[in-house]
Amino acid sequence: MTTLVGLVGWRGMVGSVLMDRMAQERDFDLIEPLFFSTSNAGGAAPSFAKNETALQNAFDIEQLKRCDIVLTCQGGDYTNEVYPKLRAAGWNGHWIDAASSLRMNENAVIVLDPVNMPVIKQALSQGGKDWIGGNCTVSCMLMGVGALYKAGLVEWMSTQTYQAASGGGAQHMRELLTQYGALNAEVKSLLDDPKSAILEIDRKIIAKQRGFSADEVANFGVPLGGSLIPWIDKDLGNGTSKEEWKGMAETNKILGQGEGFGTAAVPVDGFCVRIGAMRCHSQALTFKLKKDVPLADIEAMIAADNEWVKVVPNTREATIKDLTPVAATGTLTIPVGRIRKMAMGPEYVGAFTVGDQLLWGAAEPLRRMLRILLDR
Ligand SMILES: NC(=O)C1=CN([C@@H]2O[C@H](COP(=O)(O)OP(=O)(O)OC[C@H]3O[C@@H](n4cnc5c(N)ncnc54)[C@H](OP(=O)(O)O)[C@@H]3O)[C@@H](O)[C@H]2O)C=CC1
Ligand SMILES: N[C@@H](CC(=O)OP(=O)(O)O)C(=O)O
Repeated sequence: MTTLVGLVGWRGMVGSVLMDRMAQERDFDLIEPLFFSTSNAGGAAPSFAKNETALQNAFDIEQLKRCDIVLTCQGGDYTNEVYPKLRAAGWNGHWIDAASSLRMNENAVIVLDPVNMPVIKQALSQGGKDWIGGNCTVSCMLMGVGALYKAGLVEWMSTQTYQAASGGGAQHMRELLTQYGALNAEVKSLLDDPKSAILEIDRKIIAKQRGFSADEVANFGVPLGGSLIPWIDKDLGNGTSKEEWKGMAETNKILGQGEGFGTAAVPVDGFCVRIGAMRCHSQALTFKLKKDVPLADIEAMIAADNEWVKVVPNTREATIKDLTPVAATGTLTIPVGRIRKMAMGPEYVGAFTVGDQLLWGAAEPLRRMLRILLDR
């Protein structure tokens, strides 16, 4: 019998990327999709639908209970409302989720199979049913440098992130571009005149940024175009942002180590910064390794770890061509470059990595978890 897969959040930004990837990989050939909506129950399901062509109400527990697997990209509020009711109603299916709500639950696995297939298999053998996508920054980082963790080489890691507007959602991307447009318009005539004074342009730009209306900064709260925001997600009240906290908590949980696994966690810490990129998160990493490993060996380990990682030679030419959000956007490739020993000593290694936060950072690990369940 074909597996009935409930799809929730399929028309959102993450969901749309997921639908594209499922179509590319012909995942729909293997399932009977049942499309849900929080806003348009009874409307027409998208063209991927087969026998079930009407949208179901995403809050209808009876309809959700029919599904062998529910895959949701609808967001944390939806998960918090529906998941407990569905389980309380006796549903024993597989729940695959992009939202962070359930990530740290004891029974939930953070899925990133090229990195933690053993953890996924172990949970499957023990009857695991909750499969949650990781934080985009953490997933992209581990796709790039997971090899060093798998080899047990990392004593600690510090990460400084450069996170794209898309991490906040579609409205944040629109706001960024609107701000860029408003800034350009402010100085257009001066830009068109090659003899105009650059400091006059600069003065007008900062005045415009500081004078943005509440509407112009409705999503980020402050200007992002032509600036940056060194705080992402909630304030934990201890000097750390929630995004920064996820770095250590999720990295260790994905790898099946640390709290809950009875082993020591690898310390991971740093600063998470929003920048004016569209949908690729970048990060500068500093590792303290447990021993001095030759650079060539480190590069070889990283390159051999999975089929998506690509080591970029540490030259100016290769770096500016291949190690940028513009190069990585819309691809599954995870470039890792700037790999070098740091001045602090031979065990200190630096690297820089970039990843499309809607692909490896969100949709792709979920799609692959669906395939793991279907292929069993
Ligand atoms: N954005 C990101 O980078 C990441 C997001 N996530 C998780 O995924 C969740 C969803 O994120 P994201 O895809 O950005 O959210 P979106 O806001 O793009 O979509 C969420 C839902 O909003 C509804 N919606 C209302 N208006 C529109 C519209 N004009 N176009 C499309 N959908 C609309 C849809 O529900 P309906 O069809 O029922 O009306 C849709 O499923 C997040 O809450 C988060 O938990 C995880 C990792 C990264
Ligand atoms: N917080 C991330 C995006 C995201 O959705 O993260 P999480 O899945 O951990 O809530 C960002 O803003 O870039």
